[in-house]
Amino acid sequence: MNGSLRIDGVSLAVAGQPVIGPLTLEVAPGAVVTLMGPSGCGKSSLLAFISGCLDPAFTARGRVLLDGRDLEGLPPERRRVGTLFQDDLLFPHLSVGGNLAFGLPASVRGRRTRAERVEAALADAGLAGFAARDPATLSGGQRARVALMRTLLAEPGALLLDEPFGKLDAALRDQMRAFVFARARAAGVPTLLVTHDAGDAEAAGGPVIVLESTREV
Ligand SMILES: Nc1ncnc2c1ncn2[C@@H]1O[C@H](COP(=O)(O)OP(=O)(O)OP(=O)(O)O)[C@@H](O)[C@H]1O
Repeated sequence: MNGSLRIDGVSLAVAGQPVIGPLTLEVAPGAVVTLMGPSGCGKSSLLAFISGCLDPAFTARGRVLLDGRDLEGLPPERRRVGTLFQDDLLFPHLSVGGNLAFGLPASVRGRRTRAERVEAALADAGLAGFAARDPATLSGGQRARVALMRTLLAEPGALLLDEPFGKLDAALRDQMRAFVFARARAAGVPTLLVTHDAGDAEAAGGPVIVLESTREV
């Protein structure tokens, strides 16, 4: 059972200029909250701060709590925060199954158990029997589904989606929206979506927060 993701008075600045915040919000397990706002208003930087990957050029205030635990000082790999980007590339030197197995936590032991988890994830993504395939032989939509399943297999406590559908054509985008939000809900993870696309926000079905630019451009 997952807990909620709480952003508590977070503000970011770079070179002495405020970028975003202070922002306070809470995402319940299985809920999707959408962040929209003009280019450069700090959406991606906020996600980087949550995942522990913010460029050190930034200064940050405020706290991020996952299931009540303050993430400050924890390295990215110990935060249990999964991120999916628009350009989420699969490892080209690994098979589709190898890419998925990479997402599995080390605590899932045993070759057979790991292979079963990978097969179940592929079946869930409508890709049963694809484990041995070279990722280069997949369509864009199939690759996107594998990338999402790899992120979910890591059993993240929170999911961050940064323009995850930006590069997909209209038909595929509809399909992927339905797929991603259904999986996020089924996994019961609090999900934060960053997008420019009002259709994404509508498909997400949750609250939408519209940010303003705090910087002169
Ligand atoms: N490493 C950095 N050093 C200095 N400034 C940076 C750095 N990274 C980002 N910025 C600045 O911080 C601001 C926020 O950038 P960010 O990428 O978070 O915006 P965004 O809202 O995600 O934009 P977009 O919608 O275009 O992706 C921008 O003004 C950007 O120029």
